[in-house]
Amino acid sequence: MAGVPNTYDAPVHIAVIGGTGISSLPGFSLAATLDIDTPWGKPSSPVSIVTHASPSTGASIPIAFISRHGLHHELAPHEVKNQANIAALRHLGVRTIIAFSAVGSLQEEIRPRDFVVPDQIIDRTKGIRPFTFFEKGMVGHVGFGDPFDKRLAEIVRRCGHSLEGEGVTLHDKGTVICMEGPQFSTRAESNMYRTWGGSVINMSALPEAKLAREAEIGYQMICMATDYDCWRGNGEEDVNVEMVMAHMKANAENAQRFMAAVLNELTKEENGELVLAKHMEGQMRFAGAMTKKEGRGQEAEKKLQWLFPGYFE
Ligand SMILES: CSC[C@H]1O[C@H](OP(=O)(O)O)[C@H](O)[C@@H]1O
Ligand SMILES: Nc1ncnc2[nH]cnc12
Repeated sequence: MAGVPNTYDAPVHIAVIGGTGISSLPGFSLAATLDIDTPWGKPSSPVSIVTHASPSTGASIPIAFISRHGLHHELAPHEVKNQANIAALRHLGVRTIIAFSAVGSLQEEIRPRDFVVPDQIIDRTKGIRPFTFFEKGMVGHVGFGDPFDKRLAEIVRRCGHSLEGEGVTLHDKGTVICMEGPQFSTRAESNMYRTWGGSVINMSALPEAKLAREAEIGYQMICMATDYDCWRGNGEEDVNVEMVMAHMKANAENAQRFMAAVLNELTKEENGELVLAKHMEGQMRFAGAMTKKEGRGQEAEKKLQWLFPGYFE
């Protein structure tokens, strides 16, 4: 964009990944648009840096933003540049990601336009998406028992509840089924996911959440229900794109207010430690260095040195 700087020198600790229907962060002032090249290629979109005034100090805090499906929704779920997105954000200094996702509801009580702060994921992707930074001669294993960051989730829940009564309904927990897509589920699959305890379904929680964990970044997804998938049957309309977009559009203002409330909270001085994910710092120095020096793939090692300067010397 003309006149907007294409560099940003200070570290950025907080990022938002926007999903379907959220391709920008309106209402914030744009400080820079960055065209970042990572060893895993370019991110889904240029990285926008917007600023937000901290409610506790008044300081102007930078927030990075990536549009998961590209600026014009040109990337299908299996084409999203997950490795490059997460690598670019970590390289900028990001240690906290809030990710938005439009989801189908698998439970009657989660109604279209309700928000869910999930705490679990079931992986139904098909192994066709690049899903790790640790491969090709650099083996690493990281814990994923709780795929979301519990402390971030607490903050997000508090913010969501503070908007209740103003048109926001929030469910505190839930299991996301992350399917491959891009086609929606069959009715048999949708019913099976319900028997598994699935709360909502999307096509993008993974590998995004896994890569964030590998990159030592605290990650929480905020889901917004847009449909009841296809499990209701009996003349109820099955999910379709029009339905998803209509609910996203109708509830965009609530999604923005939710996001603003979360950013308000995360930019408070008292949350500085949490935002820096100090509890995760250094975990990959050991968990990501299983491969002895003499067995390492050189290219893989170089890529990881870009991501984690100083870890794998
Ligand atoms: C347009 S419906 C399917 C699409 O919507 C969700 O996108 P996102 O998670 O990026 O908000 C879902 O995961 C699918 O990619
Ligand atoms: N029913 C559904 N299945 C998968 N992803 C979705 N995103 C929104 N609704 C969805």
